[in-house]
Amino acid sequence: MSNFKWTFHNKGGRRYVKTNYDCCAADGSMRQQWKHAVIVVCVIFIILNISLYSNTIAWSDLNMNNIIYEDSIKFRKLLEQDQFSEKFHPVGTKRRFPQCIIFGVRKCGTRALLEFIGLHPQVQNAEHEMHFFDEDEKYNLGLEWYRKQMPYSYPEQITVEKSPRYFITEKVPERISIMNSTIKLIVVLRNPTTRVLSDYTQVYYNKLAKGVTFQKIEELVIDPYTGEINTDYKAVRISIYHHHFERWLRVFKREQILIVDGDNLILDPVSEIKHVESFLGLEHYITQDNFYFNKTRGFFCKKQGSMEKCLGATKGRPHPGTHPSVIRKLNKFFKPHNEKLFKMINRTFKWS
Ligand SMILES: Nc1ncnc2c1ncn2[C@@H]1O[C@H](COP(=O)(O)OS(=O)(=O)O)[C@@H](OP(=O)(O)O)[C@H]1O
Repeated sequence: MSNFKWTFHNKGGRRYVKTNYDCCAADGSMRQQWKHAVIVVCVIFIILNISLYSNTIAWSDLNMNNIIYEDSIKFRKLLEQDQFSEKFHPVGTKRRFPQCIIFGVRKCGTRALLEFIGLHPQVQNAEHEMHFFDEDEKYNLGLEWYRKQMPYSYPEQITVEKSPRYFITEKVPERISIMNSTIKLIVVLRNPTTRVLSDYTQVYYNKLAKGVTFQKIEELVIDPYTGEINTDYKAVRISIYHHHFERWLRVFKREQILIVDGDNLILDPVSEIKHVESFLGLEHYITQDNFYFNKTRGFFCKKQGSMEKCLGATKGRPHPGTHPSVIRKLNKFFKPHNEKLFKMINRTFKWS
């Protein structure tokens, strides 16, 4: 280094700076140092790239659950960017097909169930409803596409996805069975009359947000000509549970399907979650400490360490007032259908 010199000289009226770098080759020491530095930088660069591409960088401080439930919007966005998450995910995790699907029923508490079971460290939830088996455009993308929509999970974890419309869509049981005929399935059922009111409420608020006036529930539920229940109203048809359930039992064994009591899930989430843990073969982990009752919302919300989270504002909205005679008619209408379901599933509910 001591041989290194700066020299200034003029050429054509301009000042130039020159070093005696070349002359250092005379003893070779300077060039050797540069060479070593370049080689070291190249080696580090290559190792770094190999590590990134083979996902061997240990993000040991990033616990998988923290990533999924991390409330930081910035980080969530990064995770959602396929490119990013394909390269950066915790060591030993992969995207796997769901081993459990919550297949319905709409407005029976499917989101609450998914969020609550997701508190278990051995469960990874698909954040969004996939609608893979009920939407032909998605189904035609193939099973590999579906797998790639799943969250990263460790080998001992169970991936769960929920799409309530699976329950009522004809082709779905068969399609799921083609993927995995021994898959575990969960369905949440709620008093069918309450479900109709909840279904109506959802559409009512959607229309309200768009500034569209919506028919009164009585006008939809009651056939104006006969005065009887209008079975053309979709919300009513969905609540005739045995019609849909029958299709599932044609494809899957009864033992493969766990029925969660959606009414009890509201009142006592821990007891319902315990059934789910047993069904999935998981240790009992979720306790009363994972919940607190939010008086403003009128529902239980989840708690994990310092994180407290209620379901979104679209869950648990007050239902528009309905004339008691309509409720009575709905209860009467569903009674024989409920009886058929109870026989079919070998279980009863106090629904009317
Ligand atoms: N803990 C908690 N917090 C809020 N809401 C709860 C909870 N547990 C169950 N529920 C009930 O879930 C109902 C919505 O059901 P889904 O999640 O299946 O609806 S959806 O089909 O996904 O739109 C929703 O129905 P509505 O009350 O009619 O909004 C709730 O009653």
